[in-house]
Amino acid sequence: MDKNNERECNEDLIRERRKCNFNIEELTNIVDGGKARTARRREIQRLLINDPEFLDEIPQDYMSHEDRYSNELRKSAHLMQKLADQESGHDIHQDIGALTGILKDGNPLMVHLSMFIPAILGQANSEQQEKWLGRSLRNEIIGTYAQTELGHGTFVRGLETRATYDPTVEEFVLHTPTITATKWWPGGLGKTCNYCVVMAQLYTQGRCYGPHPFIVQLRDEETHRSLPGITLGEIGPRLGLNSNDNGFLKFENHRIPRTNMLMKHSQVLKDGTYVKPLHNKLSYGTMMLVRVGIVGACSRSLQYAVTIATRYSAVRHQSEIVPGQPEPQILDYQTQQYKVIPQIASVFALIFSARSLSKIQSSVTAKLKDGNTDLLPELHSLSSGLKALSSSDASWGVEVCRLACGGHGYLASSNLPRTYTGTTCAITYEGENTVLLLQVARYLIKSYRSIGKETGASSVSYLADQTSLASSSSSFSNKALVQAFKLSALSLVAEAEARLQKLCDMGQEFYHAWNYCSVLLLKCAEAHTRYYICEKYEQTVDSLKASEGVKNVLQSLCRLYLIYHITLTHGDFLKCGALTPRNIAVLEGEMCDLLAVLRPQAVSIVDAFDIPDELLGSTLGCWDGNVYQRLYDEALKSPLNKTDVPDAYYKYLLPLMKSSL
Ligand SMILES: CCCCCCCC/C=C\CCCCCCCC(=O)SCCNC(=O)CCNC(=O)[C@H](O)C(C)(C)COP(=O)(O)OP(=O)(O)OC[C@H]1O[C@@H](n2cnc3c(N)ncnc32)[C@H](O)[C@@H]1OP(=O)(O)O
Ligand SMILES: Cc1cc2nc3c(=O)[nH]c(=O)nc-3n(C[C@H](O)[C@H](O)[C@H](O)COP(=O)(O)OP(=O)(O)OC[C@H]3O[C@@H](n4cnc5c(N)ncnc54)[C@H](O)[C@@H]3O)c2cc1C
Repeated sequence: MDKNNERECNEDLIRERRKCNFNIEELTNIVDGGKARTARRREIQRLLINDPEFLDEIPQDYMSHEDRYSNELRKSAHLMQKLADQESGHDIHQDIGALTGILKDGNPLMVHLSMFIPAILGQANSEQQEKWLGRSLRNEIIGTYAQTELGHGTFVRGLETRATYDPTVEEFVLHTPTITATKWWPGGLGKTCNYCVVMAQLYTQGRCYGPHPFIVQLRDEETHRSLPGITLGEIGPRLGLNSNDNGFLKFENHRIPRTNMLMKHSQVLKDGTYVKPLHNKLSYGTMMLVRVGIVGACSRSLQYAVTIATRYSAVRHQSEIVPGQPEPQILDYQTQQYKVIPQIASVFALIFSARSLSKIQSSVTAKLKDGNTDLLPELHSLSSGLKALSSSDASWGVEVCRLACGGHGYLASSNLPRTYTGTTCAITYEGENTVLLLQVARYLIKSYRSIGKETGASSVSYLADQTSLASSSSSFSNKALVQAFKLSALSLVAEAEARLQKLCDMGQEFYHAWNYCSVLLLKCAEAHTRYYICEKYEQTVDSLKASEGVKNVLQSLCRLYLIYHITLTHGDFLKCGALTPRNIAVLEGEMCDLLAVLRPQAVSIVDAFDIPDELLGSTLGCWDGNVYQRLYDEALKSPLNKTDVPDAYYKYLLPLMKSSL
C-alpha cells in the first residue's frame, strides 16, 4: 500500500490524518526504542512481507487441524531459514517483535525460541552450552520446555515426574509414575520437537531435592520417531494457538546420562552427591525470563487490536448525534472514545514498563554472574506483577477493541478473535495470574514487615514512607496522581498486613490467615504493580527529549491512563483518603476532556505503531480504510460459496423440507 497515495484511501481516514499535530515518525521511533530499531524492524518486515512463501493458500480458518499445523510449520521453517541466510545475522530474540503477525495462531517453533533456547542459556553450564546451544540456535535440534503435568501446572513443587540418579552407570532414570504425572501442554512437544528440557523431581542418594531441569532427546534425529521408553502426542484443539502442537509426554524408566542434568546452578556429582545452588529458585529462572518477554509481547498484541479498532471507528458511520444530521463516525461518540483511546494509552504504559523491567533484569543477571542473588526476589516480584497486569490489561483491551467493532469484530477476517485468543492465553501460561499476584503480595507483606532493614529493592522502598499515609494532595499534576497511586498501594498493604496480624493474634495459623485475606492481598499486588506502571509512565514521558507535538500527545495519553485507572478503582483512593469524592468527580470530567483532545489524533497515533497491512491481517484495520470491499471479498473465500446449493442441502435440508408432504 502506497501511504502517499491519498486517492486510494477512504476519505474519513484522509481527513483524520490531516488533523495530525505531531511528528509520526518520531513517535514510531519512541515505540520501537530508537531510530536504529525502527530501521531494523522495517528491514525485517520488508523481507517478510514481500515473500510469497508467507502467504496462505486459503485463509487459515478454513483449514483442518493438521493443515493449520503443517502450514505454520512450513512458514516457521522458511522464516528460520530466511533469517539465518541474512548476512547481518539477525538475533531472533532481539527481533522477535518485528515478526508479530507473520505466523498466525501460534507456531510450532514458538517455545523452542522463547523457552528451550533460553533454558539452555540460563540453566546449562559452559560444556553443556557447547554441546546444545549452537545446535539449537541453528535449529539442528528443536526443543520445548516440558514442565506442566496433567495434575500440576501452578504448583511446581508438586510435579511428579521423577529423575532418579543411578551412580552405578552414572545415569538418571526418568519416569512418569501416574497418569497425573504426564507432561501436558508444552508447545511443539506433540509432533515438532526432538529434544526438550524436562522439569523433574531430582532423587539422589535416597533424597528428593525438588524440581530440576534435564535435557532429554525425545525423537531419533534421523527418522524423527519417538525413542523407546517415550510416549508422545498432541493434546487436541484449544481456544487459540492451534498451530502450536501442544503435546503430552510419558517416560517409562527412560535413561539419560548424568551430564544431561542442566548443571549451571546445581549439580549431581558422579557418586550422587548433590551440590546445591546459590539460591534455591534459580531453577525457576527460565520462567522469570519469559515473564519479562511477555510484557512486551502483550503491548504488541494491544497495538494490533487498537490499530484495527481506531481505524475502523473512523471509517464506520452509524446512527446520529444531532437529529436529522448525517450519521457520524462512530469515533465521535464519547462512549466509543472511552473504549478505544484508553487502550492506546495502555500500549505506551506497557512499552515503558517492559523497558524498565528488562533493564532491571539485565542488572540482576549481571549481578548473578558475580554470585550475587540479593535482587532475585525483587525481579521475581516485578516480573510476576507485570506479567499478570500486562496480560490481563492487554486481553481486556483487545476484547474491548473487538466489541468496539460491533458485529464485524466477531468475524475472523477482522483478526480480532485470533488476536484475543492469542493474548488471553498469557493470563494462564507462564504462571497463572492470580498465583503470580499472590507471589507479589507475599513479597509486599514481607517487605512491609521488614521496614527499616535495607534490602536494596527499590520497587518496595515506598512502603517505609509512612508519612505519606496522612498526606492527601490537593494538586492534580501527573506527579501528584502518581503519588495517589502510591498512597493507595501503601494503604492496601498496611490494611492487609493488619488483617493478617489480627487473625494470627486470634490464634489462626499464618497460612490460614493468608488464604482468608487473599482477595485483599490480590488487590495489594495489583495496586502495587499499577503504581509501578504509572510511575514509569510519568517518569518516562517527563524526561523524554522530544518535539513539543509528540511530548504533548504522550503527556495527554499518560494523564488519561492515570485518571482512567483511578476511576476504575476509585474506591481504593477514597478509602485511603488519597482523593476525595469531589476530586474523583473533577477527574472524571477531565477524563472526558482528554478523550476529546486525543480524539483528532487517534488515527495518527495508531499509524505511528507502523504495522504493515500484511501483518495486521485485518479487513477492518487496513491502512486505506477500504473496509466494506475487503469484508465482501473475504466472505467470497468461504468454501460454502463454491457452489450455489451445497451438498448438505440435498442430504439434510431437502428431506426435512419435503417430509411433511
Ligand atoms: C532471551 C529471550 C526471551 C524471549 C522471550 C520472548 C517472549 C515471547 C512471548 C510469548 C511466548 C511465550 C510462550 C510461553 C508458553 C508458555 C510456557 C509455560 O507456561 S511454561 C510453565 C510455566 N509454569 C509456571 O509459571 C508455574 C508457576 N508456578 C511457579 O512459578 C511456582 O510454583 C511459584 C512461584 C508459584 C511458587 O513456587 P514455590 O512453591 O517453589 O515457592 P513458594 O513456597 O511459594 O515461595 C518460596 C520462596 O521462593 C520465592 N520465589 C518463587 N519463585 C521465585 C523465583 N523465580 N525467583 C526468586 N524467588 C522466587 C518466593 O518469593 C518465596 O520467597 P519467600 O520465602 O517469601 O522469601
Ligand atoms: C496456551 C498454553 C500454552 C502452554 N505452554 C506450556 C509450555 O510450553 N510448557 C509448560 O510446561 N506448560 C505450558 N502451559 C501450561 C501452563 O503453564 C499452566 O496451565 C499454568 O501454569 C497454570 O497452571 P494450571 O493449569 O495447573 O492451573 P491451576 O493452578 O490448576 O489453576 C486453576 C485455578 O486454581 C487457582 N489456583 C491454583 N493455585 C492457587 C493458589 N496457590 N492460590 C490461589 N489460587 C490458586 C488458579 O488461580 C486458577 O483459578 C501452557 C498453557 C497454555 C494454556
